[in-house]
Amino acid sequence: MIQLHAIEKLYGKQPALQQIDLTIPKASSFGLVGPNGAGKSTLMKILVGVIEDYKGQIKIDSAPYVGNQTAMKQRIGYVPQDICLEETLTARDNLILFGRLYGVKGKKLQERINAVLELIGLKDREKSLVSTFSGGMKRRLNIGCALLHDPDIMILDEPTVGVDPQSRRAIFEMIHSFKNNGKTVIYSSHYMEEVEQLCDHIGFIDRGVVIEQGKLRDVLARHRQSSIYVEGKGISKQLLTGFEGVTEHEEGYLIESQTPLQTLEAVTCHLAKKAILPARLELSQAKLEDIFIKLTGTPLRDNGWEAQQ
Ligand SMILES: Nc1ncnc2c1ncn2[C@@H]1O[C@H](COP(=O)(O)OP(=O)(O)OP(=O)(O)O)[C@@H](O)[C@H]1O
Repeated sequence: MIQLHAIEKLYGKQPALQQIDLTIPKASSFGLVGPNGAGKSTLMKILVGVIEDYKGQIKIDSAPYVGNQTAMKQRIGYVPQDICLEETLTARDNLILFGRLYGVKGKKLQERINAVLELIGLKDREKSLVSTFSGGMKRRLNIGCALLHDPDIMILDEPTVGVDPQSRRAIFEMIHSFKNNGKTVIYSSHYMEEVEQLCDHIGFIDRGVVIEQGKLRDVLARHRQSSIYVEGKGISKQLLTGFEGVTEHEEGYLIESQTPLQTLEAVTCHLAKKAILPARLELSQAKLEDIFIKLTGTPLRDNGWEAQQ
């Protein structure tokens, strides 16, 4: 388990992180979610020891993190937001370079490189120069470089920005297999759909402050507001006056409800009594992104995840 307590970081006089308390359970896939500039990268850099001038305490499996960072760093694989590869070398030579940086040598290094090449799906391109790779292939190799020392904690800072759908799928499979082997994944993103798909725990961060955290399903249950959407000829706000929380939406109306199935039944009966057949009558649930916006008033992304597909 990773525990962060009262973490604070200033850039000059500007606070980037304020009183961060986070618990990341062992063998979880933890999504650190927030808009651009929220503080995700700063927090990750603190965790991997790139940033050392911060306040607060970190514990990994109850042991204080500061003081024995070298030993701890051996347990962490870090994939930074910016791709860090030597373009004039082949994929295998890049892996050799990074393996040595992590202190992996000899037969062990060759074994790890073969395993990692399989995992990242680049075995058939191991002898190609990185300069000939697509953005997605470079991302996968970048992730592979962080896995050579066989860490049990993997920290990935927005690893799917600008990658093709095939590489995104490969990255997701890699993360699943890492987690299925009992390892911990910390994954930052401002793409909510990815986080809902990949992570079992989340932390919302906004303007350097953690505003919500916990099991994904508990966070959803705490904040998810269900609605009934109804649309059709003869359906008006006036017709729905007996229901609370009615708002206009698209071509029809949304009725907010804590008991959506009962409300759905009530709406069906009400319309049947008026002999109105709706064109659409459906249950709709707020997504993680809607919850984030509700909690902060801040949109999560500046461009759509779907736009990258
Ligand atoms: N080296 C730095 N010097 C000064 N300010 C910085 C530095 N790095 C980050 N910041 C500022 O700290 C805040 C948090 O930045 P950070 O990169 O941690 O956010 P982020 O959530 O990772 O954003 P993004 O999704 O855009 O990477 C931002 O206001 C940013 O401008």
